[in-house]
Amino acid sequence: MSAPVVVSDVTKVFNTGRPDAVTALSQVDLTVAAGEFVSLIGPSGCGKSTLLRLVADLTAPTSGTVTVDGLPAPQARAEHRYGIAFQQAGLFGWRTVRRNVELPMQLRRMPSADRRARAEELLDLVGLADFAGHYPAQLSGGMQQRVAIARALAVQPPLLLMDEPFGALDEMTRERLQDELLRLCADTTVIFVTHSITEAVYLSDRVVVMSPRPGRITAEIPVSLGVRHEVTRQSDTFFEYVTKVRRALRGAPVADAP
Ligand SMILES: Nc1ncnc2c1ncn2[C@@H]1O[C@H](COP(=O)(O)OP(=O)(O)OP(=O)(O)O)[C@@H](O)[C@H]1O
Repeated sequence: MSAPVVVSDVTKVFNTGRPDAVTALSQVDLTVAAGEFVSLIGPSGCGKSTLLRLVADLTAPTSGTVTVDGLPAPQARAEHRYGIAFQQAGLFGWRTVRRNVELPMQLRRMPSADRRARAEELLDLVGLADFAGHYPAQLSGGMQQRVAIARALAVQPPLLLMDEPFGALDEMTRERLQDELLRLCADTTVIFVTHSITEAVYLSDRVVVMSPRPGRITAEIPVSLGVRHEVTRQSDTFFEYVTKVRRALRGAPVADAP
């Protein structure tokens, strides 16, 4: 099950009417199809996180609308249609790693034996099986991020929102988790914020390029690389897409797909 997202003519102004007002997003339209994997990429401050937070209903648009699975974002949020993994891991310090991963399952009233088994499976997947009984403060930043990823995947949400979830990871772990993410999210709608061009190309069905002040979408690059595996990262077509995204980030017009 996956949920489409429609962002329609959205403008977001912070501190409206004050001298420090910031137009973070201006007239943004973005449609993400059910099951599509879309990455947002752009220079720091272009509004990627703001766009993701609007979809997550963590902030409201100044004008325009956001729907998830046809529902206004606040209603979709109330119905727990999201899985969220943001850059700051957002773990609960008083809960063990396992109990953090179990939380979304608990909210859905999953029986405790099932949620414990699922949490262990996910912690194994992110390489933290031995840390289930630890508290977040006892883990490194990258380990905390992996717990947040396991938690986001716990209930196979129809929509997964990820804001630089792999930012603090070493390259090998990062590549392994990219592959796992694709495997686990084959049928999930994903909106993924990253600063890495190669990561965006490897993961996405479409890369959305943004420009700053005010944040706008300046290019959308569909990526067709088929099923990803190790050789994909070394293929000529992969590098052609990387070049294309890099050019779009520099403001060059986007030509047809390679
Ligand atoms: N709560 C807030 N109050 C005021 N301004 C904000 C707030 N959140 C974001 N902004 C401003 O909105 C703009 C977009 O910020 P946002 O965090 O969305 O950018 P970003 O593209 O995600 O950046 P980065 O890549 O550095 O994470 C920035 O100019 C930022 O200063």
